[in-house]
Amino acid sequence: MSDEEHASAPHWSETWRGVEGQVPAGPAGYGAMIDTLRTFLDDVAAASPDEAIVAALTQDMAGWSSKLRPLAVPEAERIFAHRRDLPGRGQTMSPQLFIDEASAESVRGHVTFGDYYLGGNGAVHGGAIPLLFDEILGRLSNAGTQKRSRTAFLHVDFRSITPIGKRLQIRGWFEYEEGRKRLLKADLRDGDTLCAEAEGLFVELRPGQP
Ligand SMILES: CCCCC/C=C\C/C=C\C/C=C\C/C=C\CCCC(=O)SCCNC(=O)CCNC(=O)[C@H](O)C(C)(C)COP(=O)(O)OP(=O)(O)OC[C@H]1O[C@@H](n2cnc3c(N)ncnc32)[C@H](O)[C@@H]1OP(=O)(O)O
Repeated sequence: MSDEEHASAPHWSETWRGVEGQVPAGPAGYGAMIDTLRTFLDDVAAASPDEAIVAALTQDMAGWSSKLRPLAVPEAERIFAHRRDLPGRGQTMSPQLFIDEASAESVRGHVTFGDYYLGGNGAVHGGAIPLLFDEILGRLSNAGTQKRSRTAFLHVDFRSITPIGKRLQIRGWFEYEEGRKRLLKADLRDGDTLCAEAEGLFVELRPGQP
């Protein structure tokens, strides 16, 4: 999918875009490159390659690292994880989050954990699920305001196995705000089954606070 197709796909919410503000421009094809990297990581995780494939792949990857390293830029100029116009924000650390509906108070979307996120016995790794919750609640907490916040705590309850390779539904919402404190909640479901739920405290940063 091209970046333009990504940005105009029906899963992308104009409302969420509106509350998150401007996004940095990036080169054409960046979203497709990140999609390819995600697929690659799933393929690496699922495959049992022979020695020749391992050697060739290692060489190819080292070649690409050498090409990328001289292109490193300061954080503020980076594209990775800054493309909020793309599903998954143009990053591969947490699973690709597709937003279906969003406002400044709540958000609803879907996600599929690929093989890369396997913990064991077909279940998602217990560390990947908080990543997803921090992603959706962190974005919601910071949406529609210039007053940025950071996660003070993130409590996650694993209610049932979160399956690999299935399209899951995720929701996040504001519970309350009190001074600089914002309490948000989220849940992750496989159809009618509650997989996990989270409660996060986000604290608004003071001017100059990193
Ligand atoms: C990502 C950074 C934000 C940038 C956002 C920018 C743009 C937004 C747009 C898009 C974003 C895109 C993607 C975002 C995706 C994910 C976001 C993830 C966000 C994170 O993943 S970020 C990393 C993990 N995060 C940290 O690295 C925080 C380390 N930490 C600290 O930086 C401080 O700890 C801080 C600032 C949290 C508070 O420090 P502080 O000095 O400002 O405030 P203070 O301690 O006075 O607390 C004030 C009131 O909160 C209560 N309180 C505090 N902590 C509590 C706790 N744990 N439990 C219970 N209550 C607590 C106090 O009890 C008091 O309550 P009261 O006023 O009632 O007494």
